[in-house]
Amino acid sequence: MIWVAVIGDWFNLIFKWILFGHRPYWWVQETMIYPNQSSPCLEQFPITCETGPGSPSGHAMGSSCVWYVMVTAALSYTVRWKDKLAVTLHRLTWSFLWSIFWIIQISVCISRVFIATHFPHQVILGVFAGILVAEAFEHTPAIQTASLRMYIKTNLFLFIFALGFYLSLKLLDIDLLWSVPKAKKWCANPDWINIDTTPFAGLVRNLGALFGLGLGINSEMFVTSCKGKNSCKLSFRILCIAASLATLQLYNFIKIPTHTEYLFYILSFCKSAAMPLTVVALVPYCVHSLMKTTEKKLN
Ligand SMILES: O=P(O)(O)OC[C@H]1O[C@@H](O)[C@H](O)[C@@H](O)[C@@H]1O
Repeated sequence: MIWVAVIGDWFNLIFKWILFGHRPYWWVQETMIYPNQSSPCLEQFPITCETGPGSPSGHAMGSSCVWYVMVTAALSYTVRWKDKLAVTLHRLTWSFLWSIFWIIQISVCISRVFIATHFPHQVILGVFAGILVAEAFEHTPAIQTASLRMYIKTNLFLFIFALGFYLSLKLLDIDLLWSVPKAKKWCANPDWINIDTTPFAGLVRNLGALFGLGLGINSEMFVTSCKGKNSCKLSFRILCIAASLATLQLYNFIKIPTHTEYLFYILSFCKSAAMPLTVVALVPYCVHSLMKTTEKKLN
């Protein structure tokens, strides 16, 4: 799921850079199609002022690719059921899960359009692009066994390609960060401009998440805990889920200073790397050690 989210978001950045899509909240102010200053007044909200280009929608793309992975993964269990009742149950689950999938996607799309941050075609494009990325990964089983080297190579590729693309176009006098001044100019409240939403902030977050995942999955802590004998126990899994959710909430309290841009990027990378590392390696290892100690005491 993290692979799909990261690569999906990276493609979203590249598509945004290629498509040069405007966002409604600034477009209505600049377009010449409304005569005599009769442009409609679009209400803005604290989350309206996204600073990147608008097409395709990153939220729609992220949501559709991640949910697509979850739904297809869940359905791959029920498809193994063979008797007649099980087939009916599979069909019911199929309809239920895909209905949920589409309700979520439509809600995300409507909300992005409602807050004036996207045009309808941008969110629709986002949903289908996300499904495409997720479907491509269904046919890439190699990610399941990727080594740390592979994670680092992928990270370097994603970073060098995006930076190279940005710099090459800059040499041609095309500024891919053209949307940031527009956002700053037309956002109703300067406090709503968030550095988190700039194209490079997203890139750094994604690189951090993939690196943290690679580090976690290839660590001794992961092998000992998630590949050990406890890993199949329901109690181990439930404890891991609960502890991970609690720890992730704590990460939300860490606010990264935004006054120095480079420091922001470095800290943002570290925070994004720490999150999957915690969930994949640290938490399971702690739970595993705790269970081992308790078992010893009971014996
Ligand atoms: O394109 P949307 O739906 O406004 O989404 C923007 C978001 O898109 C994501 O892809 C980026 O990682 C975020 O940094 C950004 O805020």
